[in-house]
Amino acid sequence: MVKNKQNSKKFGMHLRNVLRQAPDYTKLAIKYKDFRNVCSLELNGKVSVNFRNERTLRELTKMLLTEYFDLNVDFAPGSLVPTLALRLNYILWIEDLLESFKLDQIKGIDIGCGSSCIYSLLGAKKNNWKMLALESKPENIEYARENVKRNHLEDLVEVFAQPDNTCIFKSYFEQDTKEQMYHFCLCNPPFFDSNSPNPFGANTRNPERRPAPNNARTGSQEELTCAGGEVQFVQRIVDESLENKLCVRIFTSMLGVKANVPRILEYLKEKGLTNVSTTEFHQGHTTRWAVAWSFYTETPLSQGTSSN
Ligand SMILES: C[S@@+](CC[C@H](N)C(=O)[O-])C[C@H]1O[C@@H](n2cnc3c(N)ncnc32)[C@H](O)[C@@H]1O
Repeated sequence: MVKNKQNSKKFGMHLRNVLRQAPDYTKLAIKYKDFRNVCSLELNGKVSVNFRNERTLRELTKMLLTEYFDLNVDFAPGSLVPTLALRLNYILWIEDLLESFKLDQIKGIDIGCGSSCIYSLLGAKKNNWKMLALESKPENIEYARENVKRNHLEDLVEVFAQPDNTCIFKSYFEQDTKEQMYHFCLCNPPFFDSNSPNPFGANTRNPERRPAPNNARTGSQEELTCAGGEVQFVQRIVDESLENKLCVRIFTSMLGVKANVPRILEYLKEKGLTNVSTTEFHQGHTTRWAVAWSFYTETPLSQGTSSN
């Protein structure tokens, strides 16, 4: 479907996304020196932001996290720089999925939190959620822990060092001293297939490739690739969800390619899962997809779930 005036709501960001209205970059450049240093000034006195430049993206995300959430975040050199609008759309969808449960203290798992630990920090700071952040890359673990500490969120966010990156929850749940009941899990999986001869997919004519972002690509090979790409990663989450059915009330994962949504839905069907839902996240020209499933059948996930 092509975006037009009639259907623009369908393509908009989540209604509660603070970035639904484009920020006033000129005002923000006046307020934040580090951001100002990566912007250029147009002849009309307005500031322009080069989204194709990695350093600009870093300063932009840092500045937006401070301005909107009072979060002071740093990223490991060369690591993935998260775009805030997408992360917020995902968090807001989780809020919608959980709304009907009327929970007091929400507990979530962030699979592959990255060096920024962005989902866990946002969940903790914005919603007071207790977050378990799982990460396998040592440098990311170090940065994620430092980000939690710098923002005084140690009571709400635990960063767990994943000892085996072929596992998802297993290593954590195997320790019987640990918390065993969570309300949701979320994941932005490594997308590219490390078994492919050209993991980052030079063939831009391939209809199944991940839609090219307008922004500069950031992130190390280790963060962005895994054996089998995102489909196999999410299938592993499904497999481990079968072993931990009641430990997490709602399992979710994001997907970078639309064609992978029916693959995951088919896999869930094969495993006998019927309480399943999907959504789309729209942010500017970039769309991402997400799938949710639950072994608790009393509340159908499709109720009250929408990205807009
Ligand atoms: C695409 S990045 C997402 C980072 C962050 N969540 C974000 O959205 O900006 C995927 C992350 O998952 C981590 N990872 C890969 N396999 C993992 C596993 N089995 N358990 C925990 N983390 C893993 C990678 O090191 C990387 O930091």
